[in-house]
Amino acid sequence: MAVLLGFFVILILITIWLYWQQSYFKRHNIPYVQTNIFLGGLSDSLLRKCGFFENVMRLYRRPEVADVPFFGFFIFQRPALVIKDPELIKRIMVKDFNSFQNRVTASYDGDPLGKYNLIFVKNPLWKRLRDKLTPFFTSGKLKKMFYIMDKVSSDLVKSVDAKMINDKVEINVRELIAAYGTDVIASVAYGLEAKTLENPNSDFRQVGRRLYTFNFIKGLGRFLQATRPELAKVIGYKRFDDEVSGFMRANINHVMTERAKTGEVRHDLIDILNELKKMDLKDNDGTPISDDVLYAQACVFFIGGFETSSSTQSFAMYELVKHQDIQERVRDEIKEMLIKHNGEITYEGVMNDTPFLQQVIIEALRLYPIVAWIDRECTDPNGYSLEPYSNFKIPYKMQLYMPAYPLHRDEKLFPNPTKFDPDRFSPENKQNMPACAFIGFGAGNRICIGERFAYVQMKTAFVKILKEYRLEPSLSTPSEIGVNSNAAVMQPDKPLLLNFVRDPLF
Ligand code: HEM
Repeated sequence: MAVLLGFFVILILITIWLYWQQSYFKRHNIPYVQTNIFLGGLSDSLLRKCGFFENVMRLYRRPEVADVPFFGFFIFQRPALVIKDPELIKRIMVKDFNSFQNRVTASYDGDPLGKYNLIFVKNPLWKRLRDKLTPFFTSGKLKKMFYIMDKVSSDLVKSVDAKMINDKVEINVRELIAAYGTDVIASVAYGLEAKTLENPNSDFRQVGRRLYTFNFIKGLGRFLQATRPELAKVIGYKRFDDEVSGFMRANINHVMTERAKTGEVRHDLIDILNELKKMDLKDNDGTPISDDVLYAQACVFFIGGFETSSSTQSFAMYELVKHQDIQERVRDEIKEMLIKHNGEITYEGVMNDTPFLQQVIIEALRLYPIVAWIDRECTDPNGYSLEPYSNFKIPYKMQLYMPAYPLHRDEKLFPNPTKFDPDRFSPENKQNMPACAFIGFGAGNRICIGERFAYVQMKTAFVKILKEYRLEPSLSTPSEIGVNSNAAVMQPDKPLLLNFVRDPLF
């Protein structure tokens, strides 16, 4: 009897706590969406009623928060905010960065390549690493690496040519561009030849696939790592499992040791890692850290640079197939650029003389942003005042979400939002776009470090491909595509099969 009574008392206390917790936003006079009392606002994707991107879209489009600059929701029982107003997004990501220095997403000691990579790592260690890695991404450095991208994109064209029958071939562009991306990363970042364009099952490609294939348990782990990292630790989820960690450690260590032995300087990532090795790097709690902090930076290319560029480029190619007039404009621009540069494909030509191609890529990223939202946590121990929007003070550690996917498809910010229209990003039209309405690469001090790198990689491949081929629909090209409902990052729900038709510009 006493046990039963105790059980009921606990049940009543939990219920009271749940209701008290659920009244958080009401008590603070903040607009909010009422969601599943146990799972919170992401219950639809957790219960597999829809994909994660769709879940974020549904939250954003709830009628009760239609015209508000921000609103509250719950992740399980933890209150969090979605920021809708681009001006407020700018304040949080750019102007008042000091109050929001970290992402929510984090890992723990048992997953060191996850914990210490630039994407997950917390300030102040983040700042030391970012300062050290930034020189790798300057135009000067990228210009020096251009010959590698040029070579790998020539391999890409060769691999397409080898498959042609009667000047035509149907290709799954995601696979093709993923192979290209893998070979670029292996070569530019690690000084290794992965040869994925020759062998689609190269070791590096298998690592890439492993990092982006999720079963239920891995998907849940990834979800928790991004929303409640302390729970991901409880279930032992690692962003880099032991096999992938072992592969990365062995390869990077081998190249670093060889480089140190020969004293060769290539101004690449390996040189930067060797410099980092000499620094007295400490964890944020002052404890010394192992060489894993170096390997973690090398891994950044895989989790930050690989799927992102492959996805964006494949979606852009798909849109060019659907919009042949836009493809013609891009091909004309490439032709002009090549004439200006005496038929040579140069860094300057690719980066400075193909502005419309750049608009095409940005517009693809608007429609298909790589992440559904971008996260930050409040790092100001005194909280952050939301005046004049509200008299609410964001408490220390509260989680904030900048909803890239719904924002990019918001009619008020991008009229006729589902239309693929690269002219939205022409210099004239861009002036009228609110800052932070487009956040495809993020914004502020933690903006994507690899943005320029990604443009060189994608644009070089585009120039090489469109110089030789026209992209056309095949019988299997999907007429519409949506977001793969199992994916945590943007992936199409159908294979992107397109025809490459030989049609050289010269
Ligand atoms: C089309 C390609 C890419 C897209 C769409 C993309 C997108 C993003 C986004 C949305 C963020 C979050 C920014 C924020 O929180 O404000 C980010 C961060 C990051 N990206 Fe990229 N990215 C791309 C390519 C790359 C490449 C090639 C690298 C190369 C290593 C890279 C490395 C990173 C890193 C390290 C961060 C974390 C930066 C920090 O916290 O300091 N990304 N990226």
